[in-house]
Amino acid sequence: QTCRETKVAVLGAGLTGIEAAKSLSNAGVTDFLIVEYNSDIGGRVAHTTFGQDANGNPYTVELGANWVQGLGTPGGPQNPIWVLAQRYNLSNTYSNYTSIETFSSTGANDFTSLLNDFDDAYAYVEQDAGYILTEGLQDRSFRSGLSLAGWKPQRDMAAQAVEWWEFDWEYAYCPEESSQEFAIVNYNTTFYQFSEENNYVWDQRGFNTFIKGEAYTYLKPNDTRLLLNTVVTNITYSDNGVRIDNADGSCITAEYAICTFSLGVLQNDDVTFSPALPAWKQQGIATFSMGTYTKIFLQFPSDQVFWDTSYQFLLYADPYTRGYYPVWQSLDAEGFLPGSGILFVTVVDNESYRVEAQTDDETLAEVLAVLRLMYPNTTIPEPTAFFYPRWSLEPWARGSYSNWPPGTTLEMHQNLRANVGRLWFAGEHTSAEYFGFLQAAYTEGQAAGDVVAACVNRVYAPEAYYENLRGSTTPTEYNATNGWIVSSFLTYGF
Ligand SMILES: Cc1cc2nc3c(=O)[nH]c(=O)nc-3n(C[C@H](O)[C@H](O)[C@H](O)COP(=O)(O)OP(=O)(O)OC[C@H]3O[C@@H](n4cnc5c(N)ncnc54)[C@H](O)[C@@H]3O)c2cc1C
Repeated sequence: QTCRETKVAVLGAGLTGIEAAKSLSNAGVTDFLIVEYNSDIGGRVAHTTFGQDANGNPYTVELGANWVQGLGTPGGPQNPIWVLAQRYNLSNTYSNYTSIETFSSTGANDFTSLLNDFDDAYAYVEQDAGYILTEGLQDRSFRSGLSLAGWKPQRDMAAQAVEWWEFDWEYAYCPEESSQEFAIVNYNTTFYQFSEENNYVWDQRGFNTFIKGEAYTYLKPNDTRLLLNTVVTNITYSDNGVRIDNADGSCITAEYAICTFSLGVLQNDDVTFSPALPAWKQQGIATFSMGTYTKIFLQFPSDQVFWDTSYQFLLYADPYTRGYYPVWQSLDAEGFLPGSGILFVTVVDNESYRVEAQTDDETLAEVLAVLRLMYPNTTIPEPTAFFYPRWSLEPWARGSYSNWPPGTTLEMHQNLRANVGRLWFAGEHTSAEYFGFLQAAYTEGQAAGDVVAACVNRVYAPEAYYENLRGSTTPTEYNATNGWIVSSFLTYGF
């Protein structure tokens, strides 16, 4: 069979792939193909139409990425995603985390003072993480860090809800399953470097407008270099080139390729590699974690909205199960979609897998039962629309975003990043510092595009990898060779 030939195959048209191809294009490498499973650009920045407004027009809600996280301060570094959000005029509103009402199973119950207790413990965990990093010590779980700081929620379900709001809601994993050192690095490099603000994007064109905008700075309309609806099934790599085989029987041969498939896709063997990936690479892929974050949307008749729309957030502490429908967000609020009657609740990790396995009706019944506990003296109307995505079941995503498990070193992460032969890997999961965030995809896509463009132009610069791994990261290893691009001690945004 004759395969289509190209210099660089960019696998995936999420933010990483689009930025990688932009870097190639900027470096004068215009002979590339972008291969994408879905019918549109954007990957995990995905939206759907939901419910309808008073005129019968549907609303747009984001199923994946929703916030620009960390903006920037005057004179300080700007989050590149914030720069792009402004360039493409994305409608967004500051998320005010102090605009929160707390509930237990008997209704409204003010336990907001626990938020300060958690913050006190967190400050200790941060300092301790800095010590681990600068002294090259053994990492530990975020749970151990919190316990050592005196935060021990145990069976206090209000404290568990506060911990979930402060931690699981961001990392999509519980503190037991997360690294103390790298969770703190991840927070600092975004929120202390840029700023502590999170802006919620509610643009009715969809958040992916900025990724499309980026793509069409170098693609022409109907550009034949963008292959949508094309499912890669096998990647054959060597030191001489890469061959991509697709589900439709077509194939591509390339001098180089950049694989931007998610960690979940790599872990689930949705795509096979020939030859099998080396042991060090397989270890890197198997060791890191892919979290799942599920937003469950409800629309109620706009004249029967029963919650206090002056709050942005509602936090529910279930008496039995940690993480059981804990964080609710009202879009029926000034600055969002007033009059929409839209409320959504988020679950992560095991609760996500549980609701993904249920029918919509089963989940709706649970969600309404929780609302009846939160508002005991109120008649909760039937929602007019209900929807949630099942991220871990999507064969092109297999989860929402990556997380760093406890006790896993920077060398192990570098094995996740490193190339094999002429096949490069990039994605939010390959960012040692911004992992999970859009800025991870942006920086890693550009970096991979730059290095592959240099290769095409005959400056071959393979990534470092490690056959034998040790138990901790030495202070001198926090350098660009291992994907460490910015100090985690910056405080511009503080
Ligand atoms: C629910 C959720 C909430 C999030 N919230 C935020 C947030 O608020 N703020 C934030 O900064 N980040 C958030 N993120 C993370 C952010 O969306 C990701 O970091 C980013 O979009 C990852 O981009 P990527 O290009 O690395 O991967 P992807 O977007 O996954 O791109 C990879 C592309 O590869 C394609 N692909 C996969 N398999 C194949 C195949 N076999 N053949 C061909 N193509 C294939 C996929 O379709 C996809 O388009 C969230 C993500 C989710 C899912």
